[in-house]
Formats: sequence, C-alpha cells, structure tokens
Amino acid sequence: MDFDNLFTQICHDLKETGGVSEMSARFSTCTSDAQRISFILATEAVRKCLQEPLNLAKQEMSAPCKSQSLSASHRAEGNTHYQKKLNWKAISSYNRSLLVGEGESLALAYANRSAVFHDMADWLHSLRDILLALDQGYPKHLEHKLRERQGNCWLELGHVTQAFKSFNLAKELLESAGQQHKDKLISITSKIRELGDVVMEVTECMSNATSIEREIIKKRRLAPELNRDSNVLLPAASTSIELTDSLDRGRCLVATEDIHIGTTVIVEKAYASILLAEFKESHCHHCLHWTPGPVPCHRCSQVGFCSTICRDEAATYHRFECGLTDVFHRTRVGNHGLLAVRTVLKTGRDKILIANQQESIDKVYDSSDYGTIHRLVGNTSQRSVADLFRRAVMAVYLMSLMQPDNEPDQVLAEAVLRLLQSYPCNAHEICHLAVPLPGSSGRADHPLQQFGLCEIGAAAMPVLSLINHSCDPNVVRVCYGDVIAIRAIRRIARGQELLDNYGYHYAVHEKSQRQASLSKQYYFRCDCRPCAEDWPLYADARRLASRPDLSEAVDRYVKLRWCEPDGPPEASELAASFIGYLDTMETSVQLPVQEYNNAQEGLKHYFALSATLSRHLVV
Ligand SMILES: C[S@@+](CC[C@H](N)C(=O)[O-])C[C@H]1O[C@@H](n2cnc3c(N)ncnc32)[C@H](O)[C@@H]1O
Repeated sequence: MDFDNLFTQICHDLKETGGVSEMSARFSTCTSDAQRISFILATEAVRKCLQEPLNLAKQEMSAPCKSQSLSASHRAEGNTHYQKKLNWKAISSYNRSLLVGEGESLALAYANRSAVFHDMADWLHSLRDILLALDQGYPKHLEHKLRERQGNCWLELGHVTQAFKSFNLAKELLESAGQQHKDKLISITSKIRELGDVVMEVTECMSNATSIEREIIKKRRLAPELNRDSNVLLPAASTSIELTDSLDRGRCLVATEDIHIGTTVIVEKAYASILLAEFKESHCHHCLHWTPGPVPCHRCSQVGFCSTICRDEAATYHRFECGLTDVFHRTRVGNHGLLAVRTVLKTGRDKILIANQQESIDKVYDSSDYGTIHRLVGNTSQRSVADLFRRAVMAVYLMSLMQPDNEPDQVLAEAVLRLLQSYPCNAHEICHLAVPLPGSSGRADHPLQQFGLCEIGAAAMPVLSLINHSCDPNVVRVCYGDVIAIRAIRRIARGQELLDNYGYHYAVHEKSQRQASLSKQYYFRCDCRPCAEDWPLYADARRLASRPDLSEAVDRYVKLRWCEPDGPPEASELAASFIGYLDTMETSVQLPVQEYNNAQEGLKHYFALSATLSRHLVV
C-alpha cells in the first residue's frame, strides 16, 4: 500500500481517539532512533493500522512469479517483431519473456534473443545468450541452429578454433538427426571446409557465459583515473583534496593544490544503489548499467541483471528482497526509502550492530565500509516531532514487510530510520545520458539536449557526501553505472572548498526558491556568491558585448549538433576549447555572463557524453 495513504489513515485514527497531543508529547521525549522505533512498536493504534496492508502485501508476495504461458506469449510477440525486422521491439519482448520464464521457456527466449543479437552484429551478447539457452536445457533436436549461430559469432570475433568446434558440433547434430536437414548439412560442411586446417588454440578463451560477460563489461566506458595517487584517508579521492571541519558547515573537502578545470579528483563506487522501477527491463538491478539483454533472477520476475556476474554479486541482498521489489516500489516511499532498505539488507545486522557501538569518527573514509554511511549527517536535531514520527512509522512499515509475522527486526528498523533522515541530505541521483533508439525521435529543442540526462536510480556515496553545496558549483558529478567521478568545472585554488550543486543552480532557479528548498531539505541557509550578490537567472544575465571573440566562439561551438552517441568527431577538441574559454573568463570577465554558462554546459555535456550511455528512448 502507498505509504502516504497509510500514514494519513494512521493520523486520522489517532485524531479520532483524541490521543494526538499526548502521544506527540511522549514521542518528543525520545532521544534516539532506538527509542523512536520502540515507541512506534509499542503503540497499538499504529500497529493496528499497519496489519491490513501488511497482510495484503504478504498475499501478493506469495503469488507465483514465473509463468511458462506468459513467457510463451511474450516470446510469440517477440517472434512477430523479429519477422518484421523490428529488432529492438523483438528484444524488448524477449526480455519480458525471460523475466517471467522458467525451464524450457527460458531456454527458448534466450535462444530467440541470441538470434536478434546475431542479426544486429552484437556477437558477444549473442554468444552469451546461446550458452545460457544451452544451460537451461534448450531442446536437443534444435541445438544445431544454436551451434551454427555460435560458430558464426566466433568467426566474426576472430576465434577460428572455437568457430570450427561449434560448426563441427552443429554438423554432428545434423547428421544424427537424419535426412531432414540435408541442405543445412551441406552448407555447414562447406563452412567447415572453408576454415581449412585450423591451429588448435592451447587455451580455451571465453568458454562460459561468465568469461563472455567479462569481455562485454570490459568494453564499457570506465570512469577516468584520479589525477593523482589515492588519498590514504579518503581512498576514493586523490591527494589533491583533503577532509577538514568547519564551524558553520560541518565536514568539507578542500583542495591541497590548485586544481584545473576538467580534472578528476574523486571516483567513488556506490556503497549501495537502487534502480527506478521503470528501468527494470533495460538496466542492471545491481550495477545500474544499461544492458540490451538482461538476465533474470532465478526466482522472482521483478529484476534483471546485466550479467550472471552481477546476479551472483547481488545475491547477498537480493535473497532477502526477492519477490518483494514490486511491493517496495508500490509503497511509494521514494528513492531514499528504497535506498535505506537496500543499504540495510546489504550491510546485515552484525555490521550494523558494530557501527552502532562505534559512534566515534574513524580516520579512514572507506566507501565500502558501512561506518561511513552510518555517520552521514541526518540533521535530526532540526527535524520536527511530526517529521521524525512519520519517518519512524515508515521504517517500521518497511521492515515489517520483510517479516512473515509482520514483526520487524528492531535493529534493522532503527538503521532504516537513521538512513531515512540522512539520505534526503546525502543520497545521489544516478543519471545517464539517454540515447534515442533508432527510429525514435529525440528532443531537439536545444542542440545539447538531443540526448537527455535521465535519472535512472539513486546511490549512497559516503565520500561524495562530504561535499557541501554552492548555487555556482566548482565540480560536477559524472555517472558510470553506479560509479561517480567528480570533475572540476571551475578553477579551484589551493585551500578552496570543493562545492557541488544539490539541484538548485543560480542560472535556472530564483534565489528565493533556492533558499527555501535548501533550507527545507538540507537545513542550511546558503551564503554562496550568487545568493549573497543576488545574481540574475541565465535569461536575464548580461552577454559579453565587450569580448566578441569569446562570445562568438562559444556560441558557435554550443550550436553544434551532437547527434552521434560519441559526439562529433572533434568532441574532445571542443571540450578543450570550453576549458580554455572558462579559464579565460574566470580571470578576465565579471560573472555572471551567459557565455560562461554556455561553455560550462558544453563541458558538462561532453563529460556526460563520454560516460555511461543508456540506449533507450528519451522521454
Ligand atoms: C551532503 S552533506 C555535506 C557534508 C556535511 N557538511 C557533513 O558534515 O557531512 C549536506 C549537509 O551539509 C551541510 N551543508 C551543505 N552545504 C552547505 C552550505 N553551503 N552551507 C552550510 N551548510 C551546508 C548541511 O547540513 C547539509 O544538510
């Protein structure tokens, strides 16, 4: 059930019984999350309201996830698209067929999808799907087709020995099938003959689905290297930055040397991440990368992975949420709620108990250590009683969904409540540049928006969370799956603070809106330069009349239409020009001016273009 409706019902029932002010007074005396959770668990009126939606959710969860007949109907739909050469539509139907398939239906869907990948010259995905189809018990009498396709893929990839073996297997299967495939047998025999005497390779390369998937993963774009060695105390960051404390804005990251525009100073892998529900058929549930061919969970039909490797890695937490993913999404608790649950399941009770006992600051900020997540700012003391009450009920509700008897684990519920306070101020959006599939129309209203940045998930990044906000930031986040690189978009002098933008930029949001939103969600009053000097919005900012050289050049570059997924051939030269313009303007021009924003947007677009691409429709 939608949590908002549930909470409204709880508040209504409490009002009816006339106990609101007394309960609110008692709840306000709770001084820790443990006490808040105990309070909710001991409040009969709340527990009573939770029972019915929890029981309904349990009924839903017990319904079978896999269905041979549904899988067959998606596959039939895929076959129709395939016959019409609508390859992407066919893949999409086969993906749906795979999510709900089991046994032979799974094998058939993998095999059919491998045919589309083969036709699209995606040899690695085709090969991987062939092996998975065979693993799933693809019918023996049809296996010769897969072996021949496998041989073709190997040949295209330049693995002649492997191709030779596959064609020979196809030939043996055709021979044992008798006379009915006479023509096929002739053509396979001639393919084998054409290969001639191949030298048998000593090592077996890409012999199973995992090794093929490693090759697929290797071809993805990787985050850039750090500009310097890794900082021992902040392993995700370079030695160009260090952590300090300030009186008025808590912890902050500061440059230890001058940092140039474009430099990569942090590369952090998410401690935990979640994928938005609408991307479950196109993105990996675990690493958030776009994938043309997801592999399904063995048991539920609600998640897909880019590879069997990610599926195995995700088992540590997915075994607890298997079959529950849709129920969690339907609670509409938002990304922070879902991320809180994922974090807790990934961490496990024992590590949470250890973190609870170690409130003191550890010297090393290791992004893979739950302790760094545990210590994120939650602004608890500034939250109202009503806000904390709502979050405590939410934590109990979410954790009760996990338990067959609706009795939540108190330690886990307490950890979820802690994260429900810290994530709204600390979690990061994962955004990929979305490329329109062939045949679809992208947005063309602005040249740089042909490929739209699209939010596909959320992540917990403890080192990135140490960066404070400015309405005129000096760094930008660039996403590579669930890895984020921090790159400078302004010069950062030694001793200056790294400043990110929390979603409210001076060029597009009025000062009053920025201040109100930052204060509501992040509990601080922004005193950055654009706020202090009340800079105008982009549309009202002046243009560089005095520097036509800069103004015209920036305009010319920004107007270039970056239509190909890799940008125009000269994209990296353009990025270098943007950096040059930004450098010049920082020292010689009084900001704000439109050309500065244009060059900065151009550079940010280039960074996004060189990172993860999601080849799906821009909506
Ligand atoms: C993502 S954290 C940033 C790191 C934080 N300073 C810390 O100690 O963990 C966000 C919180 O930092 C503080 N903060 C961020 N930017 C700020 C700013 N420009 N001025 C004052 N406080 C700020 C607010 O408390 C906000 O909720």
